[in-house]
Amino acid sequence: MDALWMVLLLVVPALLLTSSTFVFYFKKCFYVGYMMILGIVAMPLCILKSGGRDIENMRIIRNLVRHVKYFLGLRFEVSGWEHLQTEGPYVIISNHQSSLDVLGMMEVLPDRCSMIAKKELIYAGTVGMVCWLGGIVFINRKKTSDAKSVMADAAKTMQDEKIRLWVFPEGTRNQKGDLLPFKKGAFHLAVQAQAPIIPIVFSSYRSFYLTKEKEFKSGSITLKILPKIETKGLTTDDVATLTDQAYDIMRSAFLEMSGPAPLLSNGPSKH
Ligand SMILES: CCCCC/C=C\C/C=C\CCCCCCCC(=O)SCCNC(=O)CCNC(=O)[C@H](O)C(C)(C)COP(=O)(O)OP(=O)(O)OC[C@H]1O[C@@H](n2cnc3c(N)ncnc32)[C@H](O)[C@@H]1OP(=O)(O)O
Ligand SMILES: CCCCCCCC/C=C\CCCCCCCC(=O)OC[C@@H](O)COP(=O)(O)O
Repeated sequence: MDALWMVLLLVVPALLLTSSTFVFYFKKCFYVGYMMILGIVAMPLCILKSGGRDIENMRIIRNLVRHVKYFLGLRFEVSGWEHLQTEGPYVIISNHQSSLDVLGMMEVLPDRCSMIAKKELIYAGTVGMVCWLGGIVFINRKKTSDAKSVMADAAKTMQDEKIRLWVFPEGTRNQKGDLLPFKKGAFHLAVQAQAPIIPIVFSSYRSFYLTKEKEFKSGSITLKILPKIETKGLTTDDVATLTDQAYDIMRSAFLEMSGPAPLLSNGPSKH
């Protein structure tokens, strides 16, 4: 009987830990569960500090989230810090590979900076509530006219309250080894707010995180903060060119940092 318990208590966990599929699901569940728990901690702190929804709550969220990388075996290396030393409002744009991007965002998140996110995120339990408390701007991606009007209001708030917003111009998560064509909302936002755009490129996760293959190993991520792109004096007519300019700069940096994309059936296209 004792021997049977020994097998159950030692051998079975040891076998499970050597299974990469088990480690993948374990780390994913841990990440979601732990973020939900951090959400429970963050909610009262945010309410006590600011009394409700306030961009200043992002400082609390940033401080609470920054240690999570250690549990998942992730390391971040950041270059180009000097490009974030910009006064006043700006729009940060970055590529979007996974919900793990939140950990990288919290490594570099400047003060008075929140995000644009899909409206469904508000229903993600305590994480959703914390996103609301942190001043995240929720958009309905299925209704462009609604999203445009929410973003126009956000542009005004950026100017009036001197805030920064982080947008994922790909509009969805993408692990294809190349950037998706950019949506235009981030660029309209920057032009409407007459605020510069600061691109940040996350290196590819494919050396340690593969969703199809169910692999989640330890790994290192490089975040490259690129020089700002000015928008002063630009108008709606310049948005398409601005979008192409940002896409080209970020794609070159992404491919340089991550190696060439794996072969795609049709190759990337711009818009
Ligand atoms: C301690 C606590 C722990 C717990 C909590 C932990 C962490 C919490 C904190 C932080 C977590 C935050 C995580 C946030 C991540 C969220 C990530 C996302 O949700 S990504 C998905 C949502 N984001 C986006 O979709 C942004 C990008 N999309 C766009 O910008 C789109 O353009 C759009 C506005 C949604 C519209 O979509 P559409 O498909 O119609 O896109 P097009 O770009 O093709 O546009 C069509 C047409 O409209 C014109 N257009 C677009 N936007 C505007 C605008 N703002 N104003 C005017 N016109 C606009 C565009 O030019 C096109 O017209 P045309 O072709 O003639 O040029
Ligand atoms: C309706 C639920 C929305 C999903 C959120 C699941 C809850 C995850 C819980 C903890 C993870 C911690 C931080 C979560 C923030 C991640 C936000 C995110 O990455 O959303 C995905 C969105 O960018 C694009 O969505 P799609 O790729 O188009 O789909």
